[in-house]
Order: sequence, then structure tokens, then C-alpha cells
Amino acid sequence: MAENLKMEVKNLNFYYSGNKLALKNINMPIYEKKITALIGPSGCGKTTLLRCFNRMHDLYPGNRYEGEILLDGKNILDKDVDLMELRTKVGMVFQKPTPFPMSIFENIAYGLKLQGIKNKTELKDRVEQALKEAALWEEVKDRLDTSAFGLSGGQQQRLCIARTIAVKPEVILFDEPTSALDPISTAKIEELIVELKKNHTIIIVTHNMQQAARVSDYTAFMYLGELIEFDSTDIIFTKPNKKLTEDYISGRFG
Ligand SMILES: Nc1ncnc2c1ncn2[C@@H]1O[C@H](COP(=O)(O)OP(=O)(O)OP(=O)(O)O)[C@@H](O)[C@H]1O
Repeated sequence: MAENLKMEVKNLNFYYSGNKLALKNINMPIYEKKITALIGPSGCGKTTLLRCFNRMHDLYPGNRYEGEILLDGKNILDKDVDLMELRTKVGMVFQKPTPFPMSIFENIAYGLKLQGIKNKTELKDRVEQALKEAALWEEVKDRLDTSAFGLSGGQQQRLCIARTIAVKPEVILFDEPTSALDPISTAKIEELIVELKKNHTIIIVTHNMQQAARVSDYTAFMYLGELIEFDSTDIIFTKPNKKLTEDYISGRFG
């Protein structure tokens, strides 16, 4: 089946301030409305690569990119890119749930208000829609005005997902979204991520290989800042082309 390119990484190098080269000549496609998993041993550069896709590294001075990352054909590493706009298009969910210290409703309304949505009915509708998409509505609809900190860890993570999807991103980055959660909450989030690909392109960092195999369509295996192999998840987990990939998949190191 022909896939549509949503993003494309071309000859990407990334340096942390102090000139530490953390990503070396990365080239890979990101297909539209598919889930791409980034896997590899600790310190191989998964999170570093993920944070390039919405230029999170720009929050710290001295970090430097070389090469290109195209989003719908336009290089997001160009100097004149509006980072607010980029981060609206390319949203991010972090490892630990990070609700704001406000009510469940306000957690989601916050980003919508920043986008200029002031109308109360519209805000209510958009909050409800986001909570429904994040499979949280039924659990919270009677306590929208209570603090987000009253939710369980798994619910907080779904709230963070709701907050991210409320502003209608095209791409969603997940950085080990279930590593702080129990197995039941993890299963719910995995189900949700698969559901979200109907309308979004998804990139997920995970050090849980079973999770990558369960949820993703494509997998990128990284090692020491390099992309060793990119292919369909089936191939990576059944007959990878590189010995290093096979050794990692079969648990010989990692
Ligand atoms: N802020 C930073 N400044 C300098 N070097 C960093 C910084 N953050 C990460 N690194 C280095 O960049 C390399 C890649 O780290 P990264 O966190 O991307 O790996 P990872 O594959 O996501 O690892 P993990 O699975 O442990 O989260 C490592 O050598 C790490 O020490």
C-alpha cells in the first residue's frame, strides 16, 4: 500500500550545547496517519530525535541542528519558522503526566484560549470533544471543575493527551508515555494511541519492545546516535536486515 509522507528527516545532525554530537546523519520518513516507534538502548538518542520534530531543543541555548526535517515539504529547521505554530501542528506528550495546577476543564481550555477561542459554548464543546477523544469523558464529566491532581496517574496522562489533541495537532510526539503507569493504564493508553492514528500522525519513543511491536506500523532502531535500521514493524521484529538490530530485538544487549 502506498504511504503518504508527512515528515521527512534528511541528513540530520544534532549537537547539544558544548558541541556534543548526539544525532549522526539521520535519514527517515514519517508516514501520514501511521505510528512510528523509535527504539534502541538507553542513551542512543531516541528522545533527542523526538524533540527535534517540534524543536523543543530551542528552549535551551547552544543546541544546534544541521540538515532538514520536512513537514508537508517545508523545512521546520529554517530560521524563520514560527515555533508556536510548529508546536501547535506537532504536539507532544511527556513521560510523566504533567497536568497544570488547575481544574480538569481549565487544563484543556488553557491551550484553546491561547489560540484565541473565547466563546464559552465553543470552549465547552471543544473540551468535551477532546476528553471524549482521549477516552476520559465518562470518568470526569461530573467533576470538570475539580483539580486535575485528583485524577489517577493513568487518568492524568489521558488528560495530557486530551490537552494535546484539543488544539488539533497534525502530528503527536509521545515520549515513553506509559513508563510511569501500571499495566491496566498502559493498555488503555496504547489503545488510545492506536485510535488516534485515524486523524493524526504519531511518533512514539519507547524502551518497551513489546509496546513498539503492539502499537506501531514502522520502527526505527537507533544505536549510539545513529539510525541503524528503519522498516515496517513486522520486518524489524521478524527479519531485520542488520545484525545489530537482530541482536537488540532478541535481547542480546540493551
Ligand atoms: N541536555 C543534554 N546535554 C548534553 N547531552 C545530552 C543532553 N540530553 C541528552 N544528552 C546525551 O545525548 C545522548 C542521547 O540521549 P537521549 O536522552 O536522546 O537518549 P535516549 O535514547 O532517549 O535514552 P533513554 O532511553 O535513556 O531515555 C546521550 O549520550 C545523552 O547523554
